[in-house]
Amino acid sequence: MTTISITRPDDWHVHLRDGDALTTTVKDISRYFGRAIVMPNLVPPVTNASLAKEYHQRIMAQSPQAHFTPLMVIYLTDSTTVEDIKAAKASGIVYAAKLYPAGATTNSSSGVTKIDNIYPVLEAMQNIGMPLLIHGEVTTHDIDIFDREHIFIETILAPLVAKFPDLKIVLEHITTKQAVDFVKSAGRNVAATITVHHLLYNRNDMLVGGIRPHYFCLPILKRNIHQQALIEAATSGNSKFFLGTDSAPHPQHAKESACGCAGAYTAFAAIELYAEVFDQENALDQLEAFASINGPTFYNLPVNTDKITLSKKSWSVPATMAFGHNNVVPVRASETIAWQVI
Ligand SMILES: NC(=O)N[C@@H](CC(=O)O)C(=O)O
Ligand SMILES: [Zn+2]
Ligand SMILES: [Zn+2]
Repeated sequence: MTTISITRPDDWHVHLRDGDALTTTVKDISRYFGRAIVMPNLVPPVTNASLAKEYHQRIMAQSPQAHFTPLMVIYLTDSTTVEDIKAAKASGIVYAAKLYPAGATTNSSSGVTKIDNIYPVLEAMQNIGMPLLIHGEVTTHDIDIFDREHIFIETILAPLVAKFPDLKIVLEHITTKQAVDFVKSAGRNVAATITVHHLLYNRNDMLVGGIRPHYFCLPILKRNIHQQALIEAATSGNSKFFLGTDSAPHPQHAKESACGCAGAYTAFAAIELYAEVFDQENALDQLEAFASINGPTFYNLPVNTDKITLSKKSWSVPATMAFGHNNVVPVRASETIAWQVI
């Protein structure tokens, strides 16, 4: 039986939700992850340091494992101020600010309507070294859903990087070859997270033989040439790419619906699924850099000092899992996962 030990990993993009859903999400994310960047797209969104502190307390009230620290994020709106950024930095619990183009994804209606509206805020973030996390998709109706990421890169991100050359930027949950190429060619201040579902699946998995709503997430799964580019980037050892699950649970009824929500639940077995991808690529020796080293290095945080061990031993994923007073259908429901954390 194959086993590997790696430095304790961190998740640089996760949705823990709120209320009784926290019972499930905090237990799952803290099982072996050391830290997690916690997305602020609650209803209402986490737009300032005091809301982030309250959310942090609700997470900690779930008694996560002692090795776990949630890293909070504030949600940028058209009315975020420079003072909000300074207060976030001073809070000691906020590590980044998130740009959701208004209407781009789940709970993004309070997002930024025009990037120029937040230039003073971005200037302040650049000065204090606070990373800007971006959901990188344009939102206008005329742009095809499969083109929304690469058109965002051309029309919004490239000019933004040129205007704020020292701003730390994480292009979140990248899904295209164009995103991989852009991040590779940009300066050291530009990095990207990659989800495990975008490494494991492409749009055929979602659409061939019937529509599978549990594979629907944003940015949407692309064709397999993009999947291959993501696999190559994640397993290459390039320090610009790191682990961000974008684990985004929704109740089963909200996914299996005439208008189903976007998001896939992976946090219950994230490193196990990433290990499958790296194993298939004969790149298990690169898993630690991607999962445990590149993220903290980009965020200027120390690398975790302890280790976790994975064993190549198949196990069965249940059809559903409890999610507050609802159920969630996880990725790989009723199928098997080849690795487990021991
Ligand atoms: N990724 C998703 O499909 N959904 C996320 C939002 C996001 O990260 O864009 C969610 O909050 O449900
Ligand atoms: Zn997003
Ligand atoms: Zn997300």
